[in-house]
Amino acid sequence: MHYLSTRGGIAPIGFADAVMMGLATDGGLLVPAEIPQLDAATLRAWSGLSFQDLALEVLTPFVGDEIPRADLRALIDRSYATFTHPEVTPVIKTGGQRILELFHGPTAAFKDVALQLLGNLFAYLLARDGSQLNIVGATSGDTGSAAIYGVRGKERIQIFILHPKGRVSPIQERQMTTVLDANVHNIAVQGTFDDAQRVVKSLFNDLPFKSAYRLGAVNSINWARILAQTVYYFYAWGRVSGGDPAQPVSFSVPTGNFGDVFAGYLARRMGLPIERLVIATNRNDILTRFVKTGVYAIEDRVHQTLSPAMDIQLASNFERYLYHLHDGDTAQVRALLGDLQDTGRLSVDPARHAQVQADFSAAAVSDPETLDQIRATFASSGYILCPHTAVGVRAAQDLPGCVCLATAHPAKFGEAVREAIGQEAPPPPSLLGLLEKESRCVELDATPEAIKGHLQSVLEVPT
Ligand SMILES: N[C@@H](CCOP(=O)(O)O)C(=O)O
Repeated sequence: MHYLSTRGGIAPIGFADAVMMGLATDGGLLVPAEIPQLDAATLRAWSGLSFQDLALEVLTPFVGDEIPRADLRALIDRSYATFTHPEVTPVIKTGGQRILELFHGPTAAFKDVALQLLGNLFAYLLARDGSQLNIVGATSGDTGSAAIYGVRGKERIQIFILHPKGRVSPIQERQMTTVLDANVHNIAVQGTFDDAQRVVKSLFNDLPFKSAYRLGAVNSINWARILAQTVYYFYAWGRVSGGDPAQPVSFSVPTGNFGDVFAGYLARRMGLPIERLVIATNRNDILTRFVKTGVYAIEDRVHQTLSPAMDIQLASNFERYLYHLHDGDTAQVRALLGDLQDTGRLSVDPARHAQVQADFSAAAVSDPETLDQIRATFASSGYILCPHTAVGVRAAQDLPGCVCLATAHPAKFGEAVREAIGQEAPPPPSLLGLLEKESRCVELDATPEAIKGHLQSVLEVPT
């Protein structure tokens, strides 16, 4: 399998190089040259597999022969041994809803599914090549700690995570800053997640700096993140449909950076029978507006909501979708991104807008509706939703049988849950005692200069 850039400016590369490159060197996102196609017999056979067996099958065509099958299997086994549920990502039925629980990993959020694997993959590839990696990532709350837990203490890796100061939940903040391993560096920046993500991308786009400091990506700009997240769509479909390819399933996906829902789109493009794929946003509704109007228009600011991990305007994986929507026409992708850069908006033609509406449904859910959904689900079933999951459940209220992705454990968002139901969710052991632990974090401006200066002061001067 080869990988190309959405902007058409790189020669094809293999899987290992794609994982290490993160953002393509022309500023685009890496995409596979072709999407593997599955037939009904394969879907049927995969539907009964364990999560780990399924991950091996889903990943194999994308990895190609770059990692021996036995090694890939060992990486997968090591990555999911850290999950506390034997099924890794179980689907449960509660109050008439189906919930795909993605929060049984070390940091109690769906990001663990991909970042446990990516951490091990980085370590494997670096050991094989005898090289080093300095990860720089941005987080609106969940990616940061999952990435840190994916690589903490690992040789050959340093990790720098930028989070917007005061805009993540107290537990999310402590999950990151209480990890005191020497290779972990937390940075609180003044500004929003979009500001932090902009700085990270600007560091990656400074190619001499990226190469001299061997920068790597853990955000969903890294193709391996998308790929690993695709697995649970297959898993959930198998559990819900009983493996009958004539039984499509709908999914509702709380999303900010468009990575998780893009993974679902990829699964459908591979042949997974997905009926509706619902983009569930909070008040930061640029993606919902795009699905409804065909216009992707940036608002004047990012709103702070009860679902902070989705407080994002510029969804980085949107570019991957634009690429597929325009059948891989990289000139068109570049032209649209130019419009966005120059005017703060881009629009697709009516035929493509019709395709968008065939690919996705979308709904924006307000904070009062989020609280109301947490309350209603608790009242009817005793099940506690995290605010992000509540956004997804609310967005799917007219889709009976829809699988709603539970993106995080409700105990990560104590205040919102208490406001809704008057009590907090019992925390899993991994979240206990965080507020009392020693923590470490530096505060910096959200500028490329400030972050570069910090990296240079921590890392050895490259020779
Ligand atoms: N919601 C994310 C934002 C970063 O998204 P990613 O999927 O690109 O890592 C978070 O919780 O940090």
